[in-house]
Order: sequence, then C-alpha cells, then structure tokens
Amino acid sequence: MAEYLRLPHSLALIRIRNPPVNAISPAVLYGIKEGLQKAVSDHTVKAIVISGADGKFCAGVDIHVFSTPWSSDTGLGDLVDEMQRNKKPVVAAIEGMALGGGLELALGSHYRIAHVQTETGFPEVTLGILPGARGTQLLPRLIGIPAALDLITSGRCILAGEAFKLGILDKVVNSDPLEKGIKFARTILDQPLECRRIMNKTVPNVPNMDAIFSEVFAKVRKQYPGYIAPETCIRAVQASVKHPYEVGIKEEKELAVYLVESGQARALQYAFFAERNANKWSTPSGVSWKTASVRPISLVGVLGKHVGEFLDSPHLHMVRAAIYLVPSGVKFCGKHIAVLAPLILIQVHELFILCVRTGDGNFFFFFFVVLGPELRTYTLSHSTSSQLIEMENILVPRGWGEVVSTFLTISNNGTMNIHVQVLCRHTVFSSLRDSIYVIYIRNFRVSDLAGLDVGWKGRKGQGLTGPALPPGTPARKRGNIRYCPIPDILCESGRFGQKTGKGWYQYDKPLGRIHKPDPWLSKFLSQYRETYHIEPRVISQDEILERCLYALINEAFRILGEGIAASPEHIDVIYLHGYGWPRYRGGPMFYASTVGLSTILEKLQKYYRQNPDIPQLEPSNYLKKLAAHGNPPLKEWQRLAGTPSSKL
Ligand SMILES: CCCCCCC[C@H](O)CC(=O)SCCNC(=O)CCNC(=O)[C@H](O)C(C)(C)COP(=O)([O-])OP(=O)([O-])OC[C@H]1O[C@@H](n2cnc3c(N)ncnc32)[C@H](O)[C@@H]1OP(=O)([O-])[O-]
Repeated sequence: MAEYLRLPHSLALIRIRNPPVNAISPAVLYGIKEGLQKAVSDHTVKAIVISGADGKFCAGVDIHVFSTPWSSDTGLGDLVDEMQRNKKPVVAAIEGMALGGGLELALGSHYRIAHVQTETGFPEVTLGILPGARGTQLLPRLIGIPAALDLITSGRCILAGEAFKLGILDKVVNSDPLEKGIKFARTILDQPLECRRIMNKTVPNVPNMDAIFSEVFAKVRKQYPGYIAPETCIRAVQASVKHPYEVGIKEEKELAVYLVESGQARALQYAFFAERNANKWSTPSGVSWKTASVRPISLVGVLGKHVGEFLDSPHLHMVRAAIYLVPSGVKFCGKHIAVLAPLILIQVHELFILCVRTGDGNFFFFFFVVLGPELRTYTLSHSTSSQLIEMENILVPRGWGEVVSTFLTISNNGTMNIHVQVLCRHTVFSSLRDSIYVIYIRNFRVSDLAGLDVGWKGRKGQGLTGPALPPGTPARKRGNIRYCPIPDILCESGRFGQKTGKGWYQYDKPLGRIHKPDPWLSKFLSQYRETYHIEPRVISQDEILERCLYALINEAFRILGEGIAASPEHIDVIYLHGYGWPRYRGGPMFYASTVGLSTILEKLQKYYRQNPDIPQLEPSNYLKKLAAHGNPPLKEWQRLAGTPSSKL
C-alpha cells in the first residue's frame, strides 16, 4: 500500500503506508510503482516526493517475504533504477527510519532530506542477506568503499547527522521533513538530474583498494566466524569496483539469491521474530509485559571478586546509570518473572552479581559479564528490568533460574561422558570446536570461572559425593545412573578453576585470565580410564556432536512438554543470548527442526540403548509425540503435541 496524492505547485506525493514500520510487501512495491507511473504520465507533475506514513519512512523489505518465492525476484532493484532514471526529480522525505530496502528507495531518489532523529543503515547482514536491491552498488558510489564496507558488513544503523557527514543525506532538518521536502522540491523542478543519478557515478578511487578488501575480509572472518553473509556482502561491494553498474547489479543479485536461499538466512530471520515474540510475554493469570507494574528501587549492592577495583572503573557508572533509570522505566511483575542468565564466554574479563532491593522488599539479582571494554548485563531471576538494560526477557516459573545450571549440567555431562572414552581429549574439543559446539567448550570455561567448588559443595549437600556418600557406593554409579566423579576429583586435588589457577584448564596465575589446555588433565584422564577399565575408542565426530547436542535438545523438549517454557522460540532466545549459541543456527529448537525430529528421535533411541544409564539420552515424550507427525514446522509443534498445563 502506497498512497498517491496530487499536491499543489506541480508536485505529486507517494506515501508508503504499511504499519507498523512501512515494510515493503508486494502490495507496497506495486503501490509505489503505480504512483510513479501516474506521476510520470501526468504532464502537470514536475517533481515527486516520496515519504512514509506515521513518521516512519520504511524499515526495508518485509522480512516475512524471504520465506516466499517472491524473495528471489522482488523487483525492488528495478524500481530503484526506474526512480534514478526518472526524468522528473524524486525527493525522499525521510523520518523515523530508512533501513535496508527503505534506504535503497532513498538512494534511488535524486535528493534525500531527513529528520535529525532518523536512523539509516543496511541491517541486511544481520538477517543473513545483503542489500540486494542495488544497495551494494549504489552506496560505494556515493560514499566510497571504506565507509560503504563498514556499514554493509556491520549492519550498523546510524543517525541522520552521521549519514549527512558521510554523504548519504543531502539535508538534515529539525522540523517535519515532509514539509521541508515539498518546499525543497519546488526549488528544483527544472534542475538537471544527470549528476543526481548515483548509478552514473564511478566508485571513488582510493590507493590500496586491494589491501582494503583483504583487511575487511580478515576482519569479518575474525569477528563473525562461521557466518557467510558478511563475506558475501564484501564480494558484492567488490563487484561495484570491478564492473560497470549493469554487470555489478547482476553479480549483486546472484550473491543475494545465494544468501536468501541459505539456511543461515532462515535461521537469522527466525531469530529476529523469535526475540520479538519472546519479549511479549504473558502469564495464564493475565499478567503481561504491557500490564506489569513499576517498582521503585530502594537498595543496590554489588558482589564480585574484583568489586574493589571495579568500583573505580567506568563500568560502574554504566551500572549506576542503568539502576537509576529503573524506577522510571522498568516493569517488575508479580511472582512469575525470571530472566535467564546468559553467559557469553568470549574474552570474559569479570563476572559479578548485582543485587537490587525494591521498595516492597523483593530482591532481584543481576548477573553481569564484562567483556573487555563492554559491559553486558544479564539478570538471573525475578525481574524484567531487561527492557531497560537491553536484555531479552524470557518468562519462566519462579525458582526456575536454575535452568541455566540444568542446561549447563546436561551439556557438561554429555561432554564428560564422552571425554573419558576417547583416546585423546583433543578429539572432543576439535570436534566441538566447529560453530555450534563451541558452547560446550565454553561450559568448561564457565565452570572454571564460576569456581568448580560451587558445584562440588552442591553435590556434597545432595549426598552424591563427600562424607555423606554411603560406603561401598561405586565410583561411577549413583543408583542406576552413570555418575562422573571427575569434577569431584579435580576439587579434591585443589583445582577449583580460575581462582586457584587450575581447573579444567590451567591459567597464568591464580585469578589469572589466560587459559590453556593442561597436560595434567590428559594424564589424569588416561590414569582414570585405566583405573575404571574404560576402553578408549575412536568416537566419530558425528557421535560426539549428536550425543552432546541431542541430549540438550531432548531436555528442551522435556521443558516444553512440562509447560515450563512458553514456546520453542523462548528456549531458542535463551540459548542465543544465554549460551552464545551461534545465531546463524537459530537456537536448539530451530536447529532440531532443520535436522528433522524423527532423525533426532532415532539417534537418541540408539544412544540410549547403548547407554541406558544416561537418562538424558532417553527421548522425552513430547519429542516422541511430535516425531509421530513427521517433521512438522516449529510453529505447529504446540498445536500438534497439545498444550501442557502451563507452569508459568
Ligand atoms: C534476489 C534477492 C533480492 C533481495 C532484495 C533485498 C532487498 C533489501 O535490501 C532487503 C531488506 O530490506 S531486508 C530488511 C532490512 N530491514 C531490517 O532489517 C530492519 C528490521 N527492523 C528493525 O531493525 C526494527 O524492527 C526497527 C528499528 C524497524 C523498529 O524497532 P522497534 O521500534 O524496536 O520495534 P520492533 O519491535 O523491532 O518492530 C515492530 C514491529 O515491526 C516488525 N518489523 C520490523 N521490521 C520489519 C521488517 N523489515 N519486516 C517485517 N516486519 C518488521 C517487527 O516484527 C514488529 O512486529 P510485531 O508484530 O509488532 O512484533
């Protein structure tokens, strides 16, 4: 939907209208094209203004269409060219946002006027695709290769001021951009347009062009390992340098089709919508993210190993800023809400816990991870303050904050059980190192960071180890269940993790942060195998991955089946933000849907037959119910398997 309005002073207005964000659907595209044709054929129209309704220019192509056949030939690129070639000037009056395809429409216009608060950018890379409607060919011609590469490969959105400085916008205004755009259009009715057509420009030449591309390739490989879109974006931009426009746009299209059809694009677009769905939580009792009430903060405390040092650092100011904002912005609600603690263990520098008491005497615990110069804030339980501090909210029942440790335990058990059987510990890690499985390696580092003695104390309390263990209990069995005593043995040897300078890894010093594999552990494992007559064997990479991963997926199905998680999307968002699950794999539930539920079920049945003392491998009833339907789409799971009584 795009409206066409004839304005006084020989002008026509095309206004995009597709709430909530004026995304480009087939109907919108058709409407713009039709408006353009009307304006062209009306000889009384001398200039055209294009804008968006309700203060939003356009957030790009409707992401839903990438799962439809329309995506391979949207026609948006042709429209952008048609606008550029138009004999009547087109002025884009931009407000709110011009993102992705929205920015491409703006680049197709001959002039761009935007409100100072407008955000522009090409976020396509974050959706696993590229600006495939001429964006990769026009932006470098307009602002040069280095700046275009930066925006296109990062997906970074920038405010109008920066876009103006880069040369993307012609004018930035403080008042209504539509009014200004109309006024401006009246002044350029007879101006020549040739120099305003970006397609006619050549890409500004810079010395060392090859070196610039090599550097950016190296940078994105390091920054986004495993992701295919950033490198493909660079290739598309390279085409703007290597080829004339007509050839460049063909290469852009080929690369765009390759990405649109990739599994990574599907996963990343799924993650985009999953996050938005998960944030709109509600409970069966009727409490929801919209109706939750605000609670004032009465007390703030910080707990952590280096809190003394930390208090002087700039991070604390960020913490304070967040906390001080809480009373006016945050919504806490009732007894139900918990946000799960994400742990992202790449270059973790510090962990600490912040405790907040609200005016009504409730406590909320925030779990902070400091990543180099960045501060990330995560909540362990009982709050929705994430809205304030840009976290994801996941609704889980009270007391379910331990989901973090449940998932961690399952991941660790899976890896440890395999660990002891393989000849070389390196095999496990090199198998797990690939993409998704890196989370398993992180689990060991998380345990070292948190302190192995924490879990040890818990196990002693449960009578699984220590003095309360009944005499004669076999070392590797607790009842009928296989037990791995290795973490207990590490603690008995004083290996508590990072704090003692050794745990699963060895560190440069006690409390040190530089870790490396410890030969002690390999030696220990071979002695352990000898002691317990464990025959080392070659375990295939597939088996390692399947046993680790499918046990975890199985647990996620159990949680769904017990009504603990509201939907598969909620579980995936927990994994994306809580465990560093690679976004381009969508999360464990999405991943399961791509592998096929019956495949997962069959593999679990096989591994459970071989290891009947590992309960995590026993397929959950919910998975069995779903697999009986073949491989239904994830959106259908809860309808097909029945909605369990909610624990939320
Ligand atoms: C041969 C191949 C050719 C390829 C051609 C490629 C062409 C082009 O380059 C590709 C694109 O444009 S790709 C696109 C590039 N553009 C992007 O990547 C922009 C993605 N969007 C954003 O970054 C943010 O949503 C905004 C900053 C727009 C608003 O943020 P905010 O104020 O915090 O609000 P919010 O909560 O986030 O969203 C509100 C509602 O809007 C919904 N929705 C939003 N965008 C949508 C879209 N494009 N679509 C559909 N829906 C979209 C969102 O789901 C939500 O719906 P709900 O039902 O209420 O839950």
